[in-house]
Amino acid sequence: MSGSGSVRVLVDMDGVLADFEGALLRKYRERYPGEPFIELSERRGFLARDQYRQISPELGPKLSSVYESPGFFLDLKPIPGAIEAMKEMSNLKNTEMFLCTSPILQYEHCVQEKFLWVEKHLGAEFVQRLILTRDKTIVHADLLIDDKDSIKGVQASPSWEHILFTCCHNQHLQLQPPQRRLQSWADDWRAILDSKRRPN
Ligand SMILES: Cc1cn([C@H]2C[C@H](O)[C@@H](COP(=O)(O)O)O2)c(=O)[nH]c1=O
Ligand SMILES: [Mg+2]
Repeated sequence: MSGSGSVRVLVDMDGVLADFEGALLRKYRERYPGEPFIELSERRGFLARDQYRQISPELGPKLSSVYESPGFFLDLKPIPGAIEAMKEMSNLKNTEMFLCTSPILQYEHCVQEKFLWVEKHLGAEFVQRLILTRDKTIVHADLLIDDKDSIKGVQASPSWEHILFTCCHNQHLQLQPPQRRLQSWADDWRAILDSKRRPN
């Protein structure tokens, strides 16, 4: 992997740097004020669309219409502490940090807006660190910080250790040791990075 003492970290965007779930609920309720909705404290499972479909099949497409709309991804608010953590992480010695995110399949607005979001909140130099992929298992790194509880792809044994970033949809999950969580950006992410550094 990275050289001795060095660590390479992949950081997810939606649910880790950008508040996808908060914006989705707020904009869904604005667009469909009469429809049932799920409080963030009641969210279960990575895909919000699947949980809404279980209430009623027509709610799935209504929910998707929200995050497929122009401006949705660009307008996402940063998760508290995320921007400061990324700037600090990118300045750490012996640390390679990349943003690694999966665009939705209706990519028309999402892909461009993810680049714009990074430039707007982190600055143009971070755009060079942005990796868009539907399969994170083929990206080589020591760590992947991601809110998705199960990350699968063609590589059955990815090189990275997945650190589960706490988000409304995964907060009730009991992790099996040695799986690790980062509760928020106020949690000790520096110690997690240090745990992967090999001695010089
Ligand atoms: C249907 C649905 C889609 N998403 C989207 C949001 C993101 O663009 C990707 C997840 O990307 P990540 O790199 O794994 O954060 O999927 C979602 O999060 N929830 C949904 O219900
Ligand atoms: Mg995510």
